[in-house]
Amino acid sequence: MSVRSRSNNAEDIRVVETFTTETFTADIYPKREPVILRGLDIGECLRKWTPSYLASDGGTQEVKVHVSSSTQMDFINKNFLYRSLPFQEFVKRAFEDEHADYFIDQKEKFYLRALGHDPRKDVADISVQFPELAQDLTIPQVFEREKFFSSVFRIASRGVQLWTHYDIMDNILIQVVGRKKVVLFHPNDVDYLYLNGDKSEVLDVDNPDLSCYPKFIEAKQYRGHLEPGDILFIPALWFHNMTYEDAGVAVNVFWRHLEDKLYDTKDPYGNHDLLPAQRANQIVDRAIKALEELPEEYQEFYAHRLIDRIRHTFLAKQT
Ligand SMILES: O=C(O)CCC(=O)C(=O)O
Ligand SMILES: [Fe+2]
Repeated sequence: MSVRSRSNNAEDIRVVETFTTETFTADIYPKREPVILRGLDIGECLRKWTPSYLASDGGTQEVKVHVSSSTQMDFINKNFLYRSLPFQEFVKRAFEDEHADYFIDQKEKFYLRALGHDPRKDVADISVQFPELAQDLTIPQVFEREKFFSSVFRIASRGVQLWTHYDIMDNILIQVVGRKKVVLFHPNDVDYLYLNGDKSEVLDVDNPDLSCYPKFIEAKQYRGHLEPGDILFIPALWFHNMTYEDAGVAVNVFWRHLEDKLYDTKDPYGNHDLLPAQRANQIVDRAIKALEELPEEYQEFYAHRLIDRIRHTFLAKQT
């Protein structure tokens, strides 16, 4: 197993400026690595989506947003509140650095991940929830239409850093307003990321606390900057961490690239593990219960043997 040193532990995400659907399908997509697609036509939104236009065209519907006094929102320790605001009021606040009306303090930060009308059942789809604004956005055809799953508005205040997480679907993140710093990690670096569910405990990827997270240094960072108009292809399972260098607006589009039967149908966010992975997890729960019936020295012995079987079957390629 190669242990990576700090010096070769970061790489720039490839930027592709001469995009055609054919090259995407033939050369880019099969590699399953992130790329930044630059210079594509994403529609009128690039010119039109000023805060005041968004506020007037996005309407008065209520949106549920994250509010925090910290730029580094922490999903595990929940250092934010959920609050509802009319969309136009939310946009106004997301684009100002100091607020006259506030929930926590004058400099609080906002983050919106748009939801479906009924968040328990409906997926987010900007053409349904924000039909006027959706007309301004052209989603590049990098996947077959029937594979479409959801399109999600992402709007945040300047400085917000979104926790590192993975999603289970292929995804394009279309950056419309503001610049964004993106740091991605390969799925096979999962052991270095200190996961809690689908999220990493390491919030500050630039200055990680290595006394708590010593293995984080082994995780290779794929780094990039998105400008308005850029599209980041995030293959399923690639971890991503986003920092809003400016107040920003993006739309990401998830699609199902695998057989339908693998996906959990009760998953409006599109982030439940694939059904066989869920089943495997439940079986591990049962295996742990079974091992607990043994005396301690046997528990440890059989734990090693089970881990070894799994390692041999699936991880032999990496060692
Ligand atoms: O840019 C963001 O706010 C987060 C994007 C994200 O997590 C995604 O596209 O899956
Ligand atoms: Fe994501």
